[in-house]
Amino acid sequence: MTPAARLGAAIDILDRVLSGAAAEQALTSWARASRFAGSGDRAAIRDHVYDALRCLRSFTAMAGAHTPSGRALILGSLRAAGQEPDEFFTGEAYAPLPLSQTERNALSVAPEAGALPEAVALDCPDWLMVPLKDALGENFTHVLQAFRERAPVFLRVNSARADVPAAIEALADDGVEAQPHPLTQTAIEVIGGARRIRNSAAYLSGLVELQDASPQAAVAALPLRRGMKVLDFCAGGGGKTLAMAALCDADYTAHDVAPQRMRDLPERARRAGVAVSIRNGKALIGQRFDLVLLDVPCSGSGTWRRAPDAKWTLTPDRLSDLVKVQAEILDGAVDIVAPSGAIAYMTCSLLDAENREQIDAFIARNPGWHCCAERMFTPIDGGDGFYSALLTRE
Ligand SMILES: C[S@@+](CC[C@H](N)C(=O)[O-])C[C@H]1O[C@@H](n2cnc3c(N)ncnc32)[C@H](O)[C@@H]1O
Repeated sequence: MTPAARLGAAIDILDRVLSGAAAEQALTSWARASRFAGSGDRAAIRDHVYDALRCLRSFTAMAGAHTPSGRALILGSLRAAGQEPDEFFTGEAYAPLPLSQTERNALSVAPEAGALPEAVALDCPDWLMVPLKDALGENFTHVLQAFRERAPVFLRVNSARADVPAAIEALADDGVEAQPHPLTQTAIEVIGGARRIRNSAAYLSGLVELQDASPQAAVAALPLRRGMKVLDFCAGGGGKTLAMAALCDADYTAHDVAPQRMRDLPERARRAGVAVSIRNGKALIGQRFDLVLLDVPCSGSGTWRRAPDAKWTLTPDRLSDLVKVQAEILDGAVDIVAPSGAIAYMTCSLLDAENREQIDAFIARNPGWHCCAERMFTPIDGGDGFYSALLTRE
């Protein structure tokens, strides 16, 4: 496909996303219906789509449009990159159709990047400006700028099976270039050949797992002790369970309200060479754990580089529903943690409502509990936005 035809495909896919399709789903269904596209085409189109979704407000404004559309986003992206739209919008060989007079008029009066209002320039929904400024303080602009860029790819070295130099060497054998990352000892950043990871022997044999650096650092800070009973209550695919199990030989149980989310966990644990028991809710009755990890459902506002559509679909109502569920999960954990045990609460959000305020409200509802450690990671640290708090009884 030509560069212009790739832009044409990105426009179609963006229009589907703007009509309500999830970005991943829209990309997959386009690829299935477009067998002529090679892997390089699919990767380039994917980059166009995600770049446009990260910068939805600014690109729309730079096209002079009032509402986003696939064409406006790609026109705005070309303008932001200093490229001439007429070179690509030719209508030839699957390229986007030439610009209409209306589009030309809109472009001619569209503001320069430097003249955009703050929320537009930072690609932030208006209603989230104040909550994010409150949470991020002086880092607000820097973090919001970071959310407009692609995320680095991180791997977690499975320390139960390999050390960092051995994992980096094994990846290099399959053309994946990686380097240690300072955020935590298990994290390596992929700096070349990221598309080869899933077929590499290091990945297939469980030496490395795909996991962002921030949750790795949060897991590394947990008070894990050999032989203790650990429950990952919102285990999902089991990323945190496996990260803990690689660090410490303890007794791990995984649970999720939607057990089908854990379906790959036994195979992933086998590949990683660690043991994990999977239990449903009834099996937890009467049990007590030394550490209960709550990696709760959240807005995902720390992961907007990877899942930018979430930035635009989050609403105040959805956020308040999430806050309620998080509070219920926290309160429920009190009954399954041992008297001298701890609750580790984690979100991939940067919003105080899901983080600090949630913990303060828990402590106010549950006298005797206190927060003994808390950390918020932002993309300035290298990984995604992530929050972690450790709660113990006095
Ligand atoms: C952030 S995801 C977990 C990701 C996972 N820990 C990982 O590292 O791959 C949140 C999980 O919480 C689960 N969940 C939602 N409500 C729950 C509840 N009331 N009790 C337990 N799990 C719940 C969801 O099904 C989802 O899998």
